[in-house]
Amino acid sequence: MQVPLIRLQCGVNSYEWGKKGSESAAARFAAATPSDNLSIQADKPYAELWMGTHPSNPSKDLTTGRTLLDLCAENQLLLSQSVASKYGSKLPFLFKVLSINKALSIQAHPNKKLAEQLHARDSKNYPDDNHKPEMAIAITPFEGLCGFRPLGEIAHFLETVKPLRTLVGESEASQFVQAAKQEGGDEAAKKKALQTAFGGLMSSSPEDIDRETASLVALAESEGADFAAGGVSSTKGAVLAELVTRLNGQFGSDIGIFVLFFLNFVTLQPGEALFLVADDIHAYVSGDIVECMAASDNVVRAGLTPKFKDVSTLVDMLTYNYAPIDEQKMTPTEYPYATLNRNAYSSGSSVMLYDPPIEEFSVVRTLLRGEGAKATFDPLEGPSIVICTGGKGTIAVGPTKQEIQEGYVFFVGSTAELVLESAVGQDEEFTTFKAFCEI
Ligand SMILES: NNC(=O)[C@@H](O)[C@H](O)[C@H](O)COP(=O)(O)O
Ligand SMILES: [Zn+2]
Repeated sequence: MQVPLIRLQCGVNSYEWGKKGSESAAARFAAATPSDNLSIQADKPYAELWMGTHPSNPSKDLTTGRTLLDLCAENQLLLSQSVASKYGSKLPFLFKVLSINKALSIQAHPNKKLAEQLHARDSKNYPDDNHKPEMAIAITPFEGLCGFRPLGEIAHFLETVKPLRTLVGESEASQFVQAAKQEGGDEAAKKKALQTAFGGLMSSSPEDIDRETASLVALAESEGADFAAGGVSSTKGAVLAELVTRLNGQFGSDIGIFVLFFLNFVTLQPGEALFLVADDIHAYVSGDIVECMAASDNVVRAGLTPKFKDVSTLVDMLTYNYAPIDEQKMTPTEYPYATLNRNAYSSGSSVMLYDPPIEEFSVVRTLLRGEGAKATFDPLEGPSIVICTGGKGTIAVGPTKQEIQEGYVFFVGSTAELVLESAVGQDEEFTTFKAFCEI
């Protein structure tokens, strides 16, 4: 049986935080494939390119116009028997490109049990009964808020940023600082103190938020590098002052600006990645990323957004784990199931695996430098989606070979032997990302 290589036409979601017009990688990539209902408007935000079978925006076979969801339902072998019997006739993952012009919501994604409860209670705001662990890989330099800071850093801000302490509440703040400074001590008590302080902040009244936002922005603008007593080693005062004024410029008075002092501020260079388990609090701030997640669109939001917010659910659901940002970053490893040809080796090409500790997906980034660089992948017992994010070349499965260039997306059925070959100049790069599930 001929294993299919299907060119996909993928939809793009226009959330308010997306980059506008052709500045958006999501828009450019979507527009690379002929479509009768997509014309990029210069002043419209294009946030997310969706690649997969999620019913909210299912990708289509470019040739027939049929959805990938239908094709997988008709022929489970596209997914492999093992994947289909565990996850049903759909992809276990949702693959995206995000192009971020302004901050996403302060958010977390419910674990499986909570997702089922939220979906049963409110399927409009929680469309899936599935968890949504997610991984982000930077395509351009990226900024994000991700996971709670080490407690000592939060204590520092509660002692040096008066508007923050006012919103948290004096007793919650002093209890937290005392717990944070205790050497060793009871982990559960520390997490409880963190939840109490964070809950105090998130329950602030709109009037208090307005008043304290004005004070915070005035301090940030007047103190600059001395803001927050110069900040902490992971986030200096000048960086915090700039972020406060930037987020205020984007959202006006918003509780999310104060959450900045509770969450790690992380920057990723292209190729760097972070992984978020379910119930991890985060908010992406800027940059273009490839994102892969379990098949779900459940987002619990609490700030920095015009969308539906569910603050009490967010405060209750978080794990209150805290750690330095390096523990959230993911380190890619060389992918052992691909063979590079001589051109690829000599030009420093690479095939890197991003493999989070969950079953639904992994991602491989293939970077082929120069003419004729080639990577041959061992067959996978599972489905893949491949997107080209830069350069051009060819993609082949058995005797079927197609052109591929920036923005092109392909579905590769199970047990395919995939070959990628570069067609760029000597010092140029042909870059692809492949999301796959193999169990
Ligand atoms: N962290 N990234 C994600 O979870 C994306 O996959 C989500 O689709 C976006 O976060 C959605 O963000 P808004 O709800 O529009 O603020
Ligand atoms: Zn998220």
